[in-house]
Amino acid sequence: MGHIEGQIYLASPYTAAASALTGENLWVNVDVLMTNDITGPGAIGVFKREFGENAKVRDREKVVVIPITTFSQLMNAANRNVDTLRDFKREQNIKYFYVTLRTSETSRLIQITKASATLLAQEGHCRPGEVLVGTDSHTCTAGAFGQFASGIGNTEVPPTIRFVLDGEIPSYILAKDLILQVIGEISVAGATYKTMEFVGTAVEGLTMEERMTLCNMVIEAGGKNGVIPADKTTYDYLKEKTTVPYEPVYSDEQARFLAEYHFDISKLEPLVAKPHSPGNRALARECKDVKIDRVYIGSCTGGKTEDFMAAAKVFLASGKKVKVPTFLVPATQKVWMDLYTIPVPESGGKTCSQIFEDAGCDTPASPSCGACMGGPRDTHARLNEPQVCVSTTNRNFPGRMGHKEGQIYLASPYTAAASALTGHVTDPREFLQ
Ligand SMILES: CC(C)[C@H](C(=O)O)[C@@H](O)C(=O)O
Repeated sequence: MGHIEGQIYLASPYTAAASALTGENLWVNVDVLMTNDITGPGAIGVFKREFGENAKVRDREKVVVIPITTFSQLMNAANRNVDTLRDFKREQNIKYFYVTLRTSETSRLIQITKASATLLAQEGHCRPGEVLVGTDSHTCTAGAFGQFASGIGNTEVPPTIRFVLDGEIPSYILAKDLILQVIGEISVAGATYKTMEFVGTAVEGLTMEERMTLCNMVIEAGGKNGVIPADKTTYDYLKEKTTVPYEPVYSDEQARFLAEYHFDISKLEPLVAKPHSPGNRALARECKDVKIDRVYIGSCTGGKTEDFMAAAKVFLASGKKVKVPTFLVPATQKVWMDLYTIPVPESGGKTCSQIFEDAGCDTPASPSCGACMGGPRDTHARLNEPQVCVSTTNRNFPGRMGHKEGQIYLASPYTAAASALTGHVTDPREFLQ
């Protein structure tokens, strides 16, 4: 990362050059480069090896460094990765380094981390028409802004598959259901190395956070990136986030698509992805006999403010208590604060945290990527036993959240909350009308 002239970066016909043909190699200016504490130290090593110990990043304002893992008492190596990032930040005078410190119960200083894909949007680094590369496969989340955003490493213009999602979105359906529907349709390899473009009236009606959920999981279909054309919803969101000028780009009349899929979203039912693949789609109601041990609401996919608001809505509507431990891991510090400050609509002024407490959920944890990726054994809410978990995260491969015999059902925050209330995989229509 850093020295962009050393490599050929991806561009899409969407963002880089209207005349580009799929399969062509292009040189493009990268607008934002992001790295984290899992893959960053390796990338920094390559940077130094290839460009020399004293090499400088080309533009200190374009590099964004985001530690994402929770502090571990058990694995010092994991904590040291953040030190490597901090050294690099100091040495290169990097402008954007998102870590805050707090004192733990044992009086040690620990780092407050966050899910990088969510933080990028929150801090205004996702802008239409720009190119973002990151050392995190879920960098693709930023496609929600009409940005070409991809995990780094490939060199050609990918062909585009277009997904037309039309129809009124039912009140019990969330963007997570939409992307599970798409991946279930095309499989986890269905968009390998392709751009996935989402259009249609259902997409136009989504909030920015919901658009982020849709683009976030294109990587689970093998996609190189996902993209949603920027519109008024995008511009309104960006008004408060950035003063950097941007120029949106759109597929034009000449754009050619490898394939086009159409879905009538008004008929969609709440979905899950059963173990052990995000493509293992099933109707939530078909899994009602699956007994579960816990629920996890968190990650860049399902740990945003609106995800928690959605879960709170289900708890509020039911007036019941959860039957299984229900863990809450906000994606960022701002999300964590929102849980304690923003009133949930039609709740008489209650915040999410109050509703979660009334429902008997676990207290919201410090923000991070948390147990979405398993992590060291002391990671909050990690599956340390072969348990069954309904989760708002993105991957349910064996061992993904810790124990290799754990079973993960990927679901929307509505379905996750409904399942917490019954102790079984549950269609949220049981509580929402
Ligand atoms: C944190 C990052 C290195 C990782 C990835 O790139 O796959 C993440 O996005 C994931 O979900 O596993």
